[in-house]
Amino acid sequence: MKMNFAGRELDMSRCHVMGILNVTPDSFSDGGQFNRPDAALARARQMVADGATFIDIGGESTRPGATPVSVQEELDRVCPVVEAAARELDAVISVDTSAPEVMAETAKLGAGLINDVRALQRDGAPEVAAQASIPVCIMHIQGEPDTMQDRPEYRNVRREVSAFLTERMRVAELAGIRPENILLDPGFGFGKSLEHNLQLLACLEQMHILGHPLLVGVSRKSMLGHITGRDVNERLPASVAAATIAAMKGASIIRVHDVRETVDAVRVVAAVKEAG
Ligand SMILES: Nc1nc2ncc(COP(=O)(O)OP(=O)(O)O)nc2c(=O)[nH]1
Repeated sequence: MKMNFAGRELDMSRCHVMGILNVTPDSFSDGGQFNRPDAALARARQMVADGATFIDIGGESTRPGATPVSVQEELDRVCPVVEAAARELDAVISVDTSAPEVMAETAKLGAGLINDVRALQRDGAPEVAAQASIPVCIMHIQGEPDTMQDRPEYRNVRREVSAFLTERMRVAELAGIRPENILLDPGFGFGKSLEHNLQLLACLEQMHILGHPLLVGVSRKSMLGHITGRDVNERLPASVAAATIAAMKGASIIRVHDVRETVDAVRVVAAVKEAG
């Protein structure tokens, strides 16, 4: 299955690595490291050199308890980096935002993917994303980042996540977003307990029934800390293990902080699948 990201056509039957570039002061694992444009661009260059096909630029931390960011602040953070990265890098520039104004502006600056952890739920977001005419990743979230981890509950997490994504796809298509421009993401850690996250990863291959490429983001997340007891910056082995599982279960994009290691794991999975 091919997808066109602002002129760059990619085979989504392959697994691609998305490098995380948080231009924020407070992201849960790398906040403050890349929130100057020169440092951000250097990091993006390195991730592309390490094999990333996508660079996901975000100006707002979505971890529980993060300080909300004004639209203007988000624009000030991401636009210079998106513009420079889109101009210089041989990669698809994705923008991690829920703000329609940021979607519109960054699409004009060359972004090739809108990555919205709030599944286009902000007023105007579906229409603006349709107007941008670039693919959109619609992610499941239960509640809002500030309170989503207080007491997440599901009767059947896979069924309820699938139903939410199906409803958000309906809204997206009604707004004019073409079905071939939609990617889906179960939203690991966004209103889920450890058990919920594990069930979603265990049954990830069943989500292909929704008919769209899957994006998976588990890198360095607390689910891995709960399993291993490792601190946030000691979770590389666990992150690579989880990325490998997602790749084996058919994820099309894996969103990670540690690109080089994940690219190697994805290459091994691809080689084994090829031989099978
Ligand atoms: N599609 C998608 N986007 C995401 N954006 C942010 C985070 C949270 O991780 P990170 O960006 O490292 O942290 P923060 O939100 O604190 O910046 N996770 C996802 C995810 O799982 N899927």
